[in-house]
Amino acid sequence: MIRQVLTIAGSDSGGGAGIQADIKTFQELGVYSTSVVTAVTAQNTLGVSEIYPMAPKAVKAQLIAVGEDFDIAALKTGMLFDAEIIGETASGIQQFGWKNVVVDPVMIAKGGASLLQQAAVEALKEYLLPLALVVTPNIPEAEVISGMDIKDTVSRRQAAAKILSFGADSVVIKGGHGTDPHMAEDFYLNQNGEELLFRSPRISTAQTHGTGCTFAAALTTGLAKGQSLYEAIYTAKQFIQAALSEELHIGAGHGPTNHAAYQKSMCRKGGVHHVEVVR
Ligand SMILES: Nc1ncnc2c1ncn2[C@@H]1O[C@H](COP(=O)(O)OP(=O)(O)OP(=O)(O)O)[C@@H](O)[C@H]1O
Ligand SMILES: Cc1ncc(CO)c(N)n1
Repeated sequence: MIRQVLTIAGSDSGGGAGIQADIKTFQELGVYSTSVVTAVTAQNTLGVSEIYPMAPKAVKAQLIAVGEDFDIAALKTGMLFDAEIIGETASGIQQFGWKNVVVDPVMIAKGGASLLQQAAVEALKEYLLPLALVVTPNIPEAEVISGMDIKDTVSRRQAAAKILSFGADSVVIKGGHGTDPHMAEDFYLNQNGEELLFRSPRISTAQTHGTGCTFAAALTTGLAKGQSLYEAIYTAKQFIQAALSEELHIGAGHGPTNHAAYQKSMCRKGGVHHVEVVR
């Protein structure tokens, strides 16, 4: 039977990030996607113009509808907006005993709009991170959660350890916002102190809308299919590398990534992107 997954996230009317990016990624990778909408954003490649959060009871009702009928093999959370929605999300995950929980702690959109209220960061740490198999902050998000500046590899490791102190099994600090001009480097650390670096050549492109959502959705798919966390991160890195490599040039701003590129690369001899893993 096809594996079923869930995304709990905001809608991006521009289709490049949020629920839309997640569902496209799930579809490309061959799993069945259910979704719980937490907020509707009026958004395009130039930015977010308006945000309409769902009432917490609407989030709860969607979680119950999904939980009562589907066999969720893995799930991801994205934009959760406020503490009440985080609370409902955590309750739903606990009520249905869902495992393989990927928390993408979405905070700020590329154009600067806030997708998580400041007061909700504490709720994220207290209620959601303890349920996470893996949490996938970008560098600014990792700084907010840890309360530390990330300036180099030493402070990145310290921030990762601080994030794990809130209870997630593991963390991937993504490198899209890193300063290395040649490499996009994602740093993995788990509760056993094991660390890994997943490295790919940095692609020079403005078509980066929704990279984080797409990466986390691909990772979630791997977990749903029974891959190890290592394999799931590796495949997610290949997926995003392909999606950034073949630009779509849609919209006038930060355009969406190309969710169909990974499957195309699989069909080409030597087309799959190599990811370097440093132990
Ligand atoms: N220019 C790039 N070239 C190669 N890989 C990239 C590039 N930008 C981001 N990535 C990769 O994309 C994934 C997502 O990282 P990033 O730090 O951009 O997430 P994010 O900031 O949460 O994204 P967004 O907010 O746009 O959804 C990571 O695996 C990162 O290494
Ligand atoms: C709805 C939504 N979720 C996440 C992001 C972050 O990319 C975004 N821009 N919009």
